[in-house]
Amino acid sequence: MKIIADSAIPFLKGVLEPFAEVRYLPGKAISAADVRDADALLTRTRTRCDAALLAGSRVRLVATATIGFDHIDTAWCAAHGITVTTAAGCNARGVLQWVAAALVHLSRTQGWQPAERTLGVVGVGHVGSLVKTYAEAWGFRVLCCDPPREERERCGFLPLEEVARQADILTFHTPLDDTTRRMAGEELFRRMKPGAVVMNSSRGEVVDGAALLRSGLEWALDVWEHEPDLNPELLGKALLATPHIAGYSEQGKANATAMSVAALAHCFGLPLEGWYPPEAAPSVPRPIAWQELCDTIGGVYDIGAESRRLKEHPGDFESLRDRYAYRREYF
Ligand SMILES: O=C(O)[C@H](O)[C@H](O)COP(=O)(O)O
Repeated sequence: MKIIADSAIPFLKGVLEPFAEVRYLPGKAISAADVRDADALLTRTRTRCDAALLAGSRVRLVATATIGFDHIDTAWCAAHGITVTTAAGCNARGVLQWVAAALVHLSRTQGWQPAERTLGVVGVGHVGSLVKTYAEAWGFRVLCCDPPREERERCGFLPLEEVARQADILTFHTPLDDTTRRMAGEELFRRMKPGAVVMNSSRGEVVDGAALLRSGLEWALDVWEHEPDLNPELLGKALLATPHIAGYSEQGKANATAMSVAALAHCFGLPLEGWYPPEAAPSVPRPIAWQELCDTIGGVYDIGAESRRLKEHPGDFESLRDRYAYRREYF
C-alpha cells in the first residue's frame, strides 16, 4: 500500500510506516505523477484535489487534515469512487481562541464591554456554535444565521440581512461553497451599522474585499481573497490582520492528524483506530469568564503583535504560516 502525505501534517511521521510505503511531499508540489500509483492521499489545504490530480490514479481515499475542504472537488471524487474525509471540527477551539483574542483586542482599542455589543455569528457549525456559547457567556448579545440549519432544525436563527443589520461585530464561520462565496458583499454591507466590524476566519472568498474597502465598515481578517497575494489596502486598513492561522492550535492540528489516521485505518483496515499523537498536550475545554480571558489571552496569543508582523511583512504570508508555533488551547 502506498500513501502520499503532505509533509507539513504534524505528528504523522512514523505512524503509518509499519503498514505502508509513505512518501511525504510539500502540499503544493504534489503532482498527478506522484499520486498515480498511490492508494491514499493525506492533504492539507495546499493540494488541489481534482480531476487534474487524481484522474487515472489508484487513489481510493483523500483525507484532508483540515476543517475546510474547498480544495477538494468532492463531486468529482464521489463520481469516481474516491472517498473524501475531512477533519470536521478539529480546530474549532483554535478558531474560538482567535475570535476571543480579536474580541479582547477590539474591546480594549475601541473601549467597549461585551454587554454593549451585538455579535452576529454567520455559520453555526462546529466553530460558530462554540463562538455563540462562549460569547453569550461573556455577555454579548448574540444573533445567529445559518440557513441550512434553520431549514432543518427551526432553531430560531435569523436571516443574514437581519443579523447584519443589528450586529456591531459580524463574524463568519461558513464553509466556502457556491452559496457562501462572496455572501458578504456590497448589498450586505449597506445594511450594516456604520463602523461595525466584519471578522472573517472562514475562507477569504466569503467576503468581497473590494466591497469591504468601499463600505465604511471596519474589519479584522485572518483569511483573504487570493492568498498569499493580499490586497495591500485591505491589509493596511485592517484593525487586525493575521495569515490564515486562526485554527493553528497544537490540539487542533493533533485532532486533524488523528482524524485523518482514523479515516485511513477505517478505509484500509489498519490497526490504528483510536490513535492520537502521544506527544500532543490534551485539550482542556472549560468555561472562561470575560475578565479572566482579558487577563490571560495575551500571555498565550498576542494577536496585535501578529497583526503588526503581517502588515510589516505581507510577503511573508506563507512563511509565517509554515513556521507557525502552534498555540496552546487553554479553554
Ligand atoms: O481548514 C482548516 O482546517 C483551516 O483553515 C486550516 O487552518 C488551514 O489549512 P492548512 O493551513 O492546515 O492547510
